[in-house]
Amino acid sequence: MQKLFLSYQASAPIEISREAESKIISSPGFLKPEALVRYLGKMDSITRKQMQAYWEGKDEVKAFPLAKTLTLSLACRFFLGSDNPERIARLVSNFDDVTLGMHSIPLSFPGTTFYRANKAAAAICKELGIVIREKRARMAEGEQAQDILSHTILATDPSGKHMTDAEIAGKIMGLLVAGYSQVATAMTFFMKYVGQRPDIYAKILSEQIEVATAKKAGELLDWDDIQKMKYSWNVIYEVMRLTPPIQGAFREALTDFTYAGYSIPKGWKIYWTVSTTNKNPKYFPDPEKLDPSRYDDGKAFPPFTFVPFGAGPRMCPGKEYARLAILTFVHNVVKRFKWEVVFPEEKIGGDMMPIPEKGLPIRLQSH
Ligand code: HEM
Repeated sequence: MQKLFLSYQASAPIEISREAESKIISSPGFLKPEALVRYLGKMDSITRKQMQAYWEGKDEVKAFPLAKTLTLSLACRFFLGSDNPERIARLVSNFDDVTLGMHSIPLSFPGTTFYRANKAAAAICKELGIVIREKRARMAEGEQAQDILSHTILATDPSGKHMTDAEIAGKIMGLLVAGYSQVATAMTFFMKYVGQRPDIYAKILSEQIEVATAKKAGELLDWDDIQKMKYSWNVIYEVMRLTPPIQGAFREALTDFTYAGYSIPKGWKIYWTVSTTNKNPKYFPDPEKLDPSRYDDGKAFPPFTFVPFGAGPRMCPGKEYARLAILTFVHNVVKRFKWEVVFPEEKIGGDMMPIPEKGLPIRLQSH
């Protein structure tokens, strides 16, 4: 298979690979704003509980593993309808191996990343098999379909056939992989960049305090609160522009075409990259600078120039879910703490996914 790496600006016809996950999550409208409004209070309460359990009272924490535990807990709650902490802990390490394996050379023998990923995927599918059986039993007793898993169990193909447990486990695993690590990466790099920019931290804090003071004691975040977090979201946009949680995706050329002097034959796989697209100095002057004012007053960029969530018909369907999860995290962390990054020069590893090698230790100072 031939591959070419390009920015997204290529305007040639490109075919879209079929991914069942996106159909599953879009069909019952789980990730549409109307449905997400209902999740928000629960998202806030899970985030608060995790802050109390793992962050409060500590002088130093590692942001990356804690962000992963949080995002997997949210994904398990909303996709599987499960809150079991032991199950979540077992899944975290396996998901990390799967995510690494997705971006590795597909050589499967003991010792390779791909081999570890296959073993981890089998372990996750086994665990999900138990979750599916438990869910089927509860549904048989009358539990309403409230999460993506129950809707997937009920879904049928055009001939009326239901999916097997193994098929459901495979699809839910794809969704969990898509929905968990990218959100955790964005949260982690928010901690990294903002921990080194007290000026930006001060502005976020003032926005979040304004949201918090307008609420009664103990009241959970709602949709209107999220809409007020404009500056915080602009900062997240910059964080994802500088360190994209996903580096890019493949498309397939439907016809022969020429781009920047290269001839691309029909059938070639094209890898378009988020980072080169989002650092084009034509649209992002001084592209390495973290500058949230680029998005002031809702400034929109021309199509296909700012693509942290992709673009076109295969744009990430989890964008709004990610926005809620990340802003809920920002609200909770900024309201409680000021922080310092312990190793400002910490190496960022990971070929296709940015991974802080020490887990991004940060020093916390409670307000
Ligand atoms: C900060 C968080 C996230 C980022 C930066 C991100 C980014 C992306 C990008 C760049 C793509 C490729 C889009 C394209 O090919 O044009 C994508 C696809 C996808 N994302 Fe996300 N994503 C995030 C969160 C999520 C979440 C929370 C979910 C699920 C709940 C999700 C589910 C998916 C799925 C299923 C696809 C494949 C869509 C398709 O091919 O039709 N993502 N995402």
